Amino acid sequence: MLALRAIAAPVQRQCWRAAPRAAVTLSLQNQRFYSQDRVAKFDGQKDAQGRYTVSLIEGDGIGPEIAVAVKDIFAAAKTPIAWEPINVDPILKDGKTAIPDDAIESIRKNKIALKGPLATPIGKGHVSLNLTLRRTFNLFANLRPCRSVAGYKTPYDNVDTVLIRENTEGEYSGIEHVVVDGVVQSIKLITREASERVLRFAFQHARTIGRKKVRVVHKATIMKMSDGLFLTVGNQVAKEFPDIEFDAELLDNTCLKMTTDPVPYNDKVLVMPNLYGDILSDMCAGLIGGLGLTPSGNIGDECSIFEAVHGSAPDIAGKGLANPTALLLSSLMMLRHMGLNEYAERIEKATFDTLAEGKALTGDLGGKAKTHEYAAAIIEKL
Ligand SMILES: NC(=O)C1=CN([C@@H]2O[C@H](COP(=O)(O)OP(=O)(O)OC[C@H]3O[C@@H](n4cnc5c(N)ncnc54)[C@H](O)[C@@H]3O)[C@@H](O)[C@H]2O)C=CC1
Ligand SMILES: O=C(O)CCC(=O)C(=O)O
Ligand SMILES: [Mg+2]
Repeated sequence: MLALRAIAAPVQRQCWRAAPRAAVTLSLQNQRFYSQDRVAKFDGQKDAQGRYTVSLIEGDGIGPEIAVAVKDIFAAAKTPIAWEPINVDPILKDGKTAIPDDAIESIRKNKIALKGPLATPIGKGHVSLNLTLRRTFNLFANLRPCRSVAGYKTPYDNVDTVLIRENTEGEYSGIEHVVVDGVVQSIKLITREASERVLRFAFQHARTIGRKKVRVVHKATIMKMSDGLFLTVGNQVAKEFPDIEFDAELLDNTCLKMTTDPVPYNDKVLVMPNLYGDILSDMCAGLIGGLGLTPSGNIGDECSIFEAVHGSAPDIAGKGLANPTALLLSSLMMLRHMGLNEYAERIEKATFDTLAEGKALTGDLGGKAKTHEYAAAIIEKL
């Protein structure tokens, strides 16, 4: 069941940014906590001290700053995790962008990784390492939940969307070529196999979190064959889950309706091809206060990699301004995936209490705190 935890005091939400924090009655009654359920099988091994080893990719831009915050908070909470830092600077293998063998070995061994953002050059340059990691480990589902933060006022109070993005193909297949000078083609690859496994994951996840509806978001009106196949497979997989309602919606309409009123999406799991999920998940982040707040998990059968929805934020990198909440919530999804729920709950409560209190918010949320000051405020509440 989706964990909607009620905490004693009544809710009073702060007015949009400008309201004086002192006037806010703190309350988390309506805070929607992230699911306590595991998202897939995890069978990593503990070491002699009872710790799991997690591969850590700190990433580019703000990555190292937010990774330090997560490591400090985990250490303060005495979380039984040993970090194994890995380097994923791209190498070329058979002329293609690849992840160094050591890094692949680490993730295969540990079956789990936490990842900071990795920047991708525009135009010429290496293929996205984010996509390369997802393809290398066959991380077929990208789970991106997005929930309003109690005490942080936005135009909508009760956003609670769950979006699942196909993570290995679609518009991100990277198959592009020049037909003749001035004419290029980019292939949107959709296969029955990849569609089926992500759609099945969506139905299973809906069951796990207690949602009764799965909706495919698509443009099969235009991409009749590719999105058409995704939708057809959706209809077929739906027959295996008679307890879950299934329907479909055109992507443009979804954007309109979600930004007009996101609440009708709170009882659904949305599942869609790669690019749509990429864009829609940033849009959802905008509904709750921005990319500093939204976590994600790249889920595979053998291993999983957890990361924020956001990128390397070059505009604020190196200034101590980044909000580490998105990576922190991703790390809590990771802990739950590993069955370390009690640690996740403790850190999550300290995080949401800190956000609701509003004394140590980072700049993206209208505050003045540096990344480490916000992390220290969470640690104080642990
Ligand atoms: N999964 C990944 O590693 C991703 C990597 N990228 C890469 O990141 C680079 C930068 O991409 P952008 O388009 O600038 O998107 P971005 O997500 O890095 O930043 C967009 C905006 O959100 C803000 N922002 C993002 N995360 C924040 C945080 N934690 N705290 C406060 N503000 C935050 C940034 O300052 C910026 O104004 C590109 O090279 C892109 O390819 C982009 C998205 C995901
Ligand atoms: O790999 C990239 O550069 C961008 C990936 C991205 O936007 C995402 O995963 O949401
Ligand atoms: Mg994106």
